[in-house]
Amino acid sequence: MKTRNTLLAHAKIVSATGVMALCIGAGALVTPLVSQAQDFASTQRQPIDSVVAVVNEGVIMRSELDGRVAQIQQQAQAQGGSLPARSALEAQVLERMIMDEIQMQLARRSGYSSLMTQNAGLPLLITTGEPAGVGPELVLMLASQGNLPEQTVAIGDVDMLRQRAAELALDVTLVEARPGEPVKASAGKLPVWPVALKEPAMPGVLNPANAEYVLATLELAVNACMAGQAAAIVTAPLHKGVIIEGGYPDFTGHTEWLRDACGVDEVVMMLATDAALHAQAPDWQGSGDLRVALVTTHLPLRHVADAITFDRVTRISRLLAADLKRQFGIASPRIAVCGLNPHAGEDGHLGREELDTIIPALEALRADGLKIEGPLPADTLFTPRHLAGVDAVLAMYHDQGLAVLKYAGFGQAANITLGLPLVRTSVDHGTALDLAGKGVADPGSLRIALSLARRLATQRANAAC
Ligand SMILES: NC(=O)C1=CN([C@@H]2O[C@H](COP(=O)(O)OP(=O)(O)OC[C@H]3O[C@@H](n4cnc5c(N)ncnc54)[C@H](O)[C@@H]3O)[C@@H](O)[C@H]2O)C=CC1
Ligand SMILES: NCC(=O)COP(=O)(O)O
Repeated sequence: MKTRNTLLAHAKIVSATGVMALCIGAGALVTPLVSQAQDFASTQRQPIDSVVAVVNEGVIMRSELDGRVAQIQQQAQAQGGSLPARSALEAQVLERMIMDEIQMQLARRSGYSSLMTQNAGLPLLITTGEPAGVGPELVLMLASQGNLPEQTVAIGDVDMLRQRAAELALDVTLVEARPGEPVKASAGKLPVWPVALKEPAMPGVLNPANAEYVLATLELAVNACMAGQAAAIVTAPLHKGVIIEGGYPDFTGHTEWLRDACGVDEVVMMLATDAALHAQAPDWQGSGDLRVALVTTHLPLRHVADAITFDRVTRISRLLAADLKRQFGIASPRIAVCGLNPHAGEDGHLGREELDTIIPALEALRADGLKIEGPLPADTLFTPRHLAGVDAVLAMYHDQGLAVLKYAGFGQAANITLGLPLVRTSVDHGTALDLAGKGVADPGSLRIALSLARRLATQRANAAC
């Protein structure tokens, strides 16, 4: 599969009406289009628009580039940030647009060619999560709208799902199935692998007795994936507190539970909004692509600083770089790393973690060839100039990274666990107990998580071929 670097290696620079245009693997295609624009100019006719880059079978128009540059300038102005000179900014933005176009083309190709990949025919599993939360109804909503991929199976209590569908007047027929049996979801039809609740569930009312049930749905999904009976797992939200109260005091979330269930030493939590995903969500209103990974996940804030060690920063960074390559096809990912303290520690005056731990860790990573920048002050790292060309941001703790990510695209982002031997994606939100049972929660993130899971499973299968 072609990746960022192999594609960019074929980049050719041409001059098109004073704008740098990159043509990727399609030099022959660009010439007539550019000269057509120049012909227009030479005969005094005003071109309505012009092509600034040809990306395989796609093109990027001058108006699109101008629009994106204007958007970034507006954002920078609103945030009081500075930007490089217009020509440098255009070049950066154009490269980013080319990468987005390549990703979308790859995603489209992966989608279309999925029948030819190893996981063709294998279902995507959705664990329906906390039965008192919004997870069950979001799955039912997508099923009733016909917005689930064909080979999708939900895992959960069939009576609870049936009752929730009836309460919300969602027209869905549940079809019980077993691992290994062929399944076909369609508008109004949802295959389910059954797992029985311990006690009846009421929307909005947590019951620790059902903690075991929630974990049983996960266990079934992991076993099926590991046995080659499923392509990927997509998790609806669970409630960490009620799992802990239900007898699992060390439980910190799906991410670490999956790490242990799969027998790996380390995983990384990354949330992403992504151009290729936005293409599948026509109502996308967010402000741009962003991938944010975390050095620490669900820790009380007072424990965070102690958890930022040289070993942890280097292990998480290496795993992030490796999985951006393996799962996202980015050959040489660029990672920007946040500092922990205000102003990245202000040379040690506002905390020593940068000097003592993060800087030495990043130097070691750079010496190993990783493209890694920082530590940068976290408040300004998330601005267009610093994000340009960055493939992922590594934040030191949960709210440092996820507050920004959710501001950029809540409801249109997905959570991905990196470092697992299987593909796992999830929604960008929690159990939303305040909305449960009302049928008003937004299923956007679940759609994104499903699309991404299929894409990642295909990418992995293709990479393994
Ligand atoms: N993937 C997972 O399993 C996740 C689980 N959680 C867990 O969920 C529980 C509740 O966490 P909170 O921090 O309260 O976050 P939350 O995401 O459940 O709720 C925060 C706010 O977002 C709103 N919201 C959430 N999902 C929405 C949707 N689909 N459509 C519209 N509005 C939505 C809620 O109504 C609420 O106002 C906790 O136990 C937390 O650990 C949180 C995030 C992810
Ligand atoms: N804030 C993200 C979150 O809570 C998801 O955690 P996990 O259950 O996916 O580990």
